[in-house]
Formats: sequence, structure tokens, C-alpha cells
Amino acid sequence: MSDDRVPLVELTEATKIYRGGMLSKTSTIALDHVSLTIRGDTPQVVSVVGESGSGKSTLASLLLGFIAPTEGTVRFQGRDIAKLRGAELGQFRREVQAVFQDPFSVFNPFYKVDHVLTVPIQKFKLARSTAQRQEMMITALEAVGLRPDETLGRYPHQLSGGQRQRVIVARALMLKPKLIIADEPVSMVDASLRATILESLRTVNRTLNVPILYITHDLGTAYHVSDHILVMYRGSIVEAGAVETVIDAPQHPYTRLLIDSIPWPDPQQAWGSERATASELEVPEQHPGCRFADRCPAAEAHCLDAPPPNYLIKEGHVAACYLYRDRPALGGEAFRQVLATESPSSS
Ligand SMILES: Nc1ncnc2c1ncn2[C@@H]1O[C@H](COP(=O)(O)OP(=O)(O)OP(=O)(O)O)[C@@H](O)[C@H]1O
Repeated sequence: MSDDRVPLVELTEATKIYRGGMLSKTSTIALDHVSLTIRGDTPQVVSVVGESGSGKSTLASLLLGFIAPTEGTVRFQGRDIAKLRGAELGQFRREVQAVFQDPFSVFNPFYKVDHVLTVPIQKFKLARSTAQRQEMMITALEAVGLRPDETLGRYPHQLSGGQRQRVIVARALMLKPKLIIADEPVSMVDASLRATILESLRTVNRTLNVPILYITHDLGTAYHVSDHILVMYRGSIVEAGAVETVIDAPQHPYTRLLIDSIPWPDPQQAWGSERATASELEVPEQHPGCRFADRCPAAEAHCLDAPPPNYLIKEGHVAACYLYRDRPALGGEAFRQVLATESPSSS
């Protein structure tokens, strides 16, 4: 039995360092002491946004248990996922479902699309009869807005990219997951199909109360589908809060840069490549302070001394920037609690 008081997911000071190979001495800090809570009792869509290389996919891989943190822990329903084995690991694999960027890679071109649905039904022994199996597939396909008679019995190439991706959402749905991690799920499909896929994820979130972590570099779609947003920059969460608050009143200079660089209202615009006009400050290549200092128009000498803590801008909204040093600084646990607060738009 799950206990609603135990957070669904708890990331505590998670750091991931990728070491270089045999011939390389370099290492990359892909995630730097990230703390995060996702609650199961108030299911939300939480977007993780940031430019390429900011650590979004590393965060997804940690939460899916594909990689282990170099430091810190990732807990699912109170259990350290690095220690799950046997039946517990199997249950975790069923309860945390992934929807990835490229739906085509999940399909075997020689099998009808039914195959991606029947395999998990058999693997997790979800149906007792062929009729029940068929009914499960039909219900799941309908839940994501697909017509079963136009989907089942076809080969992958006979479906559009958007339909294929919705089959993957249907598959995730059949397993009755407790969390869906969608890593760039619409970046490889036509703009015209993106809305339907995101809509199907939103329907799953709303009707089945499944929290969704939506990873994207596209601020436009994040704005439309999510309740909360986490903005990442070089391995750290630099701003977090309810999506309307963060987008309408961004506080961190990096978030402002990103929002200013989008030619709204085009939601397909990739973002993050623009450079801010940095301050006059001389920023050495190595320093222990804010990682955004070299691009930040507001950087001052003290920004280089130590990484900025998370300052509470207002209830449910935090930014890691010394511009707000007169506000309360939150430790890891308090920061996690802020992120776990119910958003006004969820009910
Ligand atoms: N397996 C790996 N080995 C070494 N370095 C890696 C590995 N995976 C990711 N990195 C590095 O870690 C950093 C974060 O990468 P990550 O893929 O998590 O970022 P991202 O925000 O998802 O980027 P994108 O939007 O381009 O997918 C990058 O500097 C990347 O080069």
C-alpha cells in the first residue's frame, strides 16, 4: 500500500558526474546537488526546461533508475531506487513509465503496432484472457484519442509520428503508472501533431491522476501543459514555481533571457541559444560562484564567491540568484517543500 504522506519521488542533493573515458581526464558535472520532490497525491505536470546540456535528460535517467547518482539519493515512495532488486525493481519499472523523443525506435517495423501493447500485458500479467487483453488495449487507445479500429492491425509505418507517439502514451497508461517521465516527447513530430500528443498526456494526468515530468527545451509547450516549471542551467535548478508565475514574472536573469529570446507566441521556437549582454565583470574561467555569472547582465563580484542559495521570492516561487539576497534563503529540504506545494491550477 502506498502512503500519501511519503512523497512519490524525492531527489536529495543528487549529483551526477560523468567521468571521461580511458583517454580523457575530463569530467562533466551534469547535475549539481539537485533536490526535488514530486507528490503523488496532487498530481501535476511539472516541466523541466533549460538549454541543451543543462542536465534535463540526466535528471530523467536518474529518476528512471537508468543511471545512479554520483552523490545523493533518488527515492521512489520512500525507497532508494539504487537498492531495488527483484520483484521490487519489477514493480518500479512498471510504476514509472517513460515516453521518449523518438517513438519510431520503440516499434519493431516487422510487427504490427499491437505488439508494443501486448508485450507489457504479457510481461506484467495484466490480462487473464485474450478478450480482456483486447479490451485493455482498446480502452488505452481511446483514452489517448486514437481510434482502435484505425490503429490495431497496422504496421508502425502506416501510422503518423503523432499516432505512434500516442500509442506509446497508451502503453504507458495500460500499466497504470504512478509517474510518467516524458523526455522531449514531441520534439520529433510535426508541429501540427504536438498539441494532440501533449493533450493526451494532459488527459492521462487529469483523468488518471498520474503526475508527469515533462522534459523539454521548448518553453511554449511547457507553458501550455504544465502546472509547475523548473528552469535548469548547467546542472542546477535556478528558478522554480507555478508556471504562470515563473513565465509571467521571471526572476532569475537566465529565465528572463530565455523568455525574452522567444518570439512569442511561436511555441515551436527552440530557445536558449541567445546570449545575454554580460556585465562588465571580469569572470575567470574557474570560480566557485554562480555558473551563470559569465553570461549574466546583473553579475557582481560577490556572485563569484559561492553558488547562490535558493531565495524565496514568494510562496511557491524560488530563484537561485543574489539579486534576492534580502529574501529568506532556503536549504535543500525547505526548497523541496516549496516545489511540493499544490499549484493553484490543480484541483
Ligand atoms: N553519457 C555521458 N557521458 C559523458 N557526458 C555526458 C553523458 N551524458 C550527458 N553528458 C553531459 O552531461 C551534460 C548534461 O547532459 P544532458 O543530456 O543531461 O543535458 P540536456 O539538458 O538533456 O541536453 P539536451 O537538451 O541537449 O538533450 C552535458 O554537458 C552532456 O554533454
